[in-house]
Amino acid sequence: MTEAPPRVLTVAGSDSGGGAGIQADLKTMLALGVHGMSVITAVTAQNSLGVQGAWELPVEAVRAQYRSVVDDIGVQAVKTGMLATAELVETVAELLSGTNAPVVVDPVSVSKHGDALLAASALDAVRTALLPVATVATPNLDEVAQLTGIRVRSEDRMRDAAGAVLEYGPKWVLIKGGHLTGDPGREGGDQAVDLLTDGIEEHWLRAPRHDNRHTHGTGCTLASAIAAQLAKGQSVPQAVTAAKDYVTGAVAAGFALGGGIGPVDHGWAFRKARTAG
Ligand SMILES: Nc1ncnc2c1ncn2[C@@H]1O[C@H](COP(=O)(O)OP(=O)(O)OP(=O)(O)O)[C@@H](O)[C@H]1O
Ligand SMILES: Cc1ncc(COP(=O)(O)O)c(N)n1
Repeated sequence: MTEAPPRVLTVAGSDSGGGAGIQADLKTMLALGVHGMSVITAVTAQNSLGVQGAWELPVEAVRAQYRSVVDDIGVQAVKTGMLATAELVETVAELLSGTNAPVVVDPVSVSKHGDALLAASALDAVRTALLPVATVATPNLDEVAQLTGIRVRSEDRMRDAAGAVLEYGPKWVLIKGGHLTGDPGREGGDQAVDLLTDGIEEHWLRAPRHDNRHTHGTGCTLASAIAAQLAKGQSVPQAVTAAKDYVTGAVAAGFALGGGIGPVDHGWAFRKARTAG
């Protein structure tokens, strides 16, 4: 009999196109050697062109999935993604307040195409209920602006933004600078820069920026990779560093699918090993 791998739970929405959400999370977990499990909060009809429809699940369905997994199998890390409504944010925050496992909160609010994945009325619940239970929160720059009012246009401002997010109570925050270039008025360059801090330590994570438009699912992939590494027993800085390497490889290998933005390649390391072998 083989020993069971570490168990990681994603609480997120389904992306029918397979690039983001639950599908990205489970593929990332497989690639990083942990057993992935899911609590589905919402179902989206989605492809490379955008989100054509979204339906949230009833609160009882979310609670029941969570209890089924946690009461029998147990979890060594949890990741949250699309939570859709204030009611679901509050429910998930309440469930997670009872776990000892590290929790990675990706405060997903808008898809890469600009489709809303979180009701505006849910932002307060994210600030006051969800962020306080996070071991690591991973907002992108647009989510930072929504949560704190701080518009980051330079690396220096990332530090201010991190401080403002930490006020809501996560132990660590990872400010993702993936959107720091490409938008008018924002600096950036040939690097994808993220800032990890707990208010005491500061870790700047820098990787080559890949000029690849097929980046659907980067945020989900990064947050799930962090959860996978935490479940294996790594510290937060170690887990985020390893996760950043994984997402950088996945962005480099992102491929075209459909007529719009294709996904990152969750299986890039397998494919590379197969080609090399
Ligand atoms: N073109 C790129 N090349 C390399 N790394 C990138 C690129 N774009 C984003 N990243 C990295 O991917 C990770 C996710 O960042 P990003 O800011 O894209 O998150 P996100 O907006 O939440 O993603 P998503 O919109 O897919 O959920 C970060 O580590 C970021 O630096
Ligand atoms: C179900 C779900 N969860 C998260 C995202 C964010 O990913 P992206 O910003 O790459 O569209 C998404 N599009 N769909």
